Amino acid sequence: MHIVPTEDQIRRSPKVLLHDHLDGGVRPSTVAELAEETGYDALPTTDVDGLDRWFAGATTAGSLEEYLERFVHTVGVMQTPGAISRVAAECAEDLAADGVVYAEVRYAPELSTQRGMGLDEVVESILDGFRQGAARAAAAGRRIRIGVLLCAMRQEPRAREIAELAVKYRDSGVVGFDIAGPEAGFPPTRSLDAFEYLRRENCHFTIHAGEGFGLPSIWEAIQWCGAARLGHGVRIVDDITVAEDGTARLGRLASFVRDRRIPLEMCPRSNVHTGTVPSVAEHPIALLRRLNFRVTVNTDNRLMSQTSMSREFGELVECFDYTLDDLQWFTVNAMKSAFLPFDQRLALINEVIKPGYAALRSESLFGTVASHAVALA
Ligand SMILES: O=c1[nH]cnc2c1ncn2[C@@H]1O[C@H](CO)[C@@H](O)[C@H]1O
Ligand SMILES: [Zn+2]
Repeated sequence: MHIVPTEDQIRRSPKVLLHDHLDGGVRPSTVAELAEETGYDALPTTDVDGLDRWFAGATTAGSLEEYLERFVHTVGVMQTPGAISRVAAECAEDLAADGVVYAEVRYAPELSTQRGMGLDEVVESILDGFRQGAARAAAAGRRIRIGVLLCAMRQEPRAREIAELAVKYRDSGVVGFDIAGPEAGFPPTRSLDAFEYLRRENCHFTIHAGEGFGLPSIWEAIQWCGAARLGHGVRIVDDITVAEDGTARLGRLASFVRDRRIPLEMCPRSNVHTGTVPSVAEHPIALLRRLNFRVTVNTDNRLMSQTSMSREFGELVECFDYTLDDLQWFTVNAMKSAFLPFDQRLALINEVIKPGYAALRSESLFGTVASHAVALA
């Protein structure tokens, strides 16, 4: 049924988020308060609105490298267990308030060792914060299931160590592994030993690829490293040619990605801010969705990209006339692609996502009937 969702329906729809950075979604007020509490004195300003504007400067960065410069101060205040737990708890609460029912949030623990915290302590603080945040959200009537993806920074030599950390905590809330940071000059195979180790350990991982660099990065991520999903993967369109009549021809790599149902963790607004695509209206997500790639919609960095799942969905609806059915399709795609046991993914799809969308659809249906009745009266 062709139902164009309202803003309010988008906010209330059950959403699934696979790609969101913990240090990319800190509340500006929390950055200010944690700086004060932890004695971090390098902030550009202590005024909350000023800080928000400073982080939002990332929206005009134009390159991945410049965009990443804005993380220095969120990371700067995430250097104590208490600070990390607070950021994680608020993350869970904010996502739940936006209608996210399942999230995998990522962070690079090596970034929080500036003041001597150990990697284990960083991971335990995140897990502790997520437990607190999810409990507070549930008490407010908003249930969220939230897990952690551990990132290694691709320009650093610690991928194997972080991969071992992911395996160590996999039964305690860590759902997988990723590499993040600048992509050009730091190909996935640079961390090949970490990925080979993870495969031997039957551990899930995704790889940021096809954002700041093109097809060779995607090819290495999948065919050398064995990534189960692609972070962004947006430049897979370089392997697709579209004729004037709209027919598309897929190259071998694009075919492989589509036919193997490799999930694309797409983050439309972030891609505009890093200069990967010119605008959301021109984002390849529309083509990839039409060609039935396994597309998912994500936020990447809610603070730096001034976004939320509702905002991403809202802009896609505006640009591409997506309906509730389309939003459900993206959401089910994401849930199918989660690093969670299969039976639990299925249960979330059948018991939370589909009933949630059915309720929104029936709401629109009765709304339509009611407004007709009013028109007839
Ligand atoms: O879109 C992205 N591409 C690559 N790296 C990113 C992106 N967004 C954030 N980070 C990097 O991941 C680290 C851990 O969360 C962040 O500190 C940032 O440097
Ligand atoms: Zn990312």
